[in-house]
This record gives sequence, C-alpha cells and structure tokens, in this order.
Amino acid sequence: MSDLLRIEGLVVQFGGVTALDGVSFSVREGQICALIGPNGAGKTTAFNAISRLVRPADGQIRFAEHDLLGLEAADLSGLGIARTFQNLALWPGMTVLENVMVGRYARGRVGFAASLLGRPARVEDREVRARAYAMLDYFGIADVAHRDCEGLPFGTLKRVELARALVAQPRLLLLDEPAGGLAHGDVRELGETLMKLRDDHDMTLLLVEHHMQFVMGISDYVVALDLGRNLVAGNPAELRDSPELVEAYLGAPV
Ligand SMILES: Nc1ncnc2c1ncn2[C@@H]1O[C@H](COP(=O)(O)OP(=O)(O)OP(=O)(O)O)[C@@H](O)[C@H]1O
Repeated sequence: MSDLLRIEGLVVQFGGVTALDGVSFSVREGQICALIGPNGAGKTTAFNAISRLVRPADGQIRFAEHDLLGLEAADLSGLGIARTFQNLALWPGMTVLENVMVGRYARGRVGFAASLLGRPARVEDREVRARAYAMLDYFGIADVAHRDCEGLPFGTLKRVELARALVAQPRLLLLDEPAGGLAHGDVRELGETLMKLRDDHDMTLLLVEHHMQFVMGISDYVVALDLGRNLVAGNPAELRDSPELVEAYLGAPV
C-alpha cells in the first residue's frame, strides 16, 4: 500500500507559540491512523493544517499527487477529503436529511442553496437524496431523517455528522475526537462502524483521539506527538508499553 497522506517537517506558529515544530508522518491508503498525545501536543493544529484551516510556516502536506498547501479548504472535498469536528458542526433548523445532503453538495456541481431556493430538482438532487438516505440507513438513523437536528441525542448527532462526511464518498476521512462524549456502548459501536467502513469502502481514516482503549482497538498505525514534535509511532502493540508514551502522559518519573 502506498502513502495517501504525507506530512513532512510541518511547522505552525501562533504568534510566539510554536504549536508544531517539524512534525512528519505518513498515512497509507486503507489505514486507520490515530494521532495521539497529551493536551497541547499539537494534534488539533496538525488536523487543522491538513484541513487548510491554519497556514503552516514551513513543511509539506501531500495528498496522493496533490500539494495541499497550494489549495484552499474549499478545494479539499473535490479531492476526496472530508472531516468531522470535535464540536458537532451541524445546522440547527435543518432536518437530519438536509444536513447529510449538505455533505454531498460540497462536492457536487449543484449548489445546495440553489436547490433550497426552489430550483427544479435535477437528477443529481435525487441521487444525493437517495445517497443521504442510504447513509442514514447505514448508521441506523433513517427513522429521524425528517426530524430537526436540534434536540436529538448526542450519539445520534455524532452519527449524523459522520453520515454527512461520508455522503461525499471521501477517500480520506478526518475524524476529530469521534469518541468524545460518547457512552461506553456507543464507543464500541463506533469502533466497529469505522473498521467496517474501512473494510467495505477501502477508505483511509485519520483520527485525533484521547480515548486510548478505542484508539488501540481500531488503529493500524498510531502517531504520538508531544509538545509539537513527533514522540513515537508504530502499531498499537508496539506502542502499548512505550516508556516515552507513558512518560509524556504521566509526566517525567521522579
Ligand atoms: N489559535 C491559537 N492561538 C494560540 N495558540 C494556540 C492556538 N491553537 C493552539 N495553540 C497552542 O498550540 C499548542 C498545540 O495546541 P493543540 O490544540 O493543537 O493541541 P492538542 O494536542 O490538540 O491538545 P488537546 O488535546 O488539548 O486538544 C498549544 O500550546 C496551544 O495552546
């Protein structure tokens, strides 16, 4: 398997704070890769740099044959990159189905706003609707398709967000703390869903996550950062007893 995403020497600064100081790692096609590390390690900053939401001072980000730093955030969906957010970024006042459809329109040619303004439905609209329904069905939440997102349980909203990211049929899915705030049973179910997604659709997943048991249970490759630098990387079995990792999380032994 070849590298789908390659990060080299990434440097990100916020004023006087160096959030990333030369971080490098690669994610292979079809892998589930987790970015871990203690608070302030730089995980979210790395994620936001890949999503083109922060501008690195130095380094390279390559996705397949593309140089991502030469592109805007709005271009990513068209390349096959989708992401979810730590704090759900769903539209209140829109139904679950509409929220999921937005994900596909980000990649399609027909503007969602235009379709809301009452243009006659095109073939693509019907296809998008059918695909959005299929995704809701996949996540077992088709019964709430026409409900307003507001007021639905958190676990359901997490699935809606995942369905929205997937409806664009991405090649790379970026998940920002997908297990955050979920109950124990929901975390296990999410893990099974993500592994099934990878297997069924040959998708590549990069996630930022604090839930260590979840990470170690589903990841093929784990990249640990600390203080904006690479700490250790390897498969879960290699990292489980890593003294560097234990020290970074618990502080230096006295
Ligand atoms: N917008 C910003 N302005 C200033 N400093 C920032 C900004 N965003 C992040 N930082 C700093 O950059 C460093 C890395 O933060 P980042 O949020 O990427 O870490 P993280 O590993 O995601 O942490 P957490 O697990 O707590 O979310 C921290 O020192 C943080 O305070």
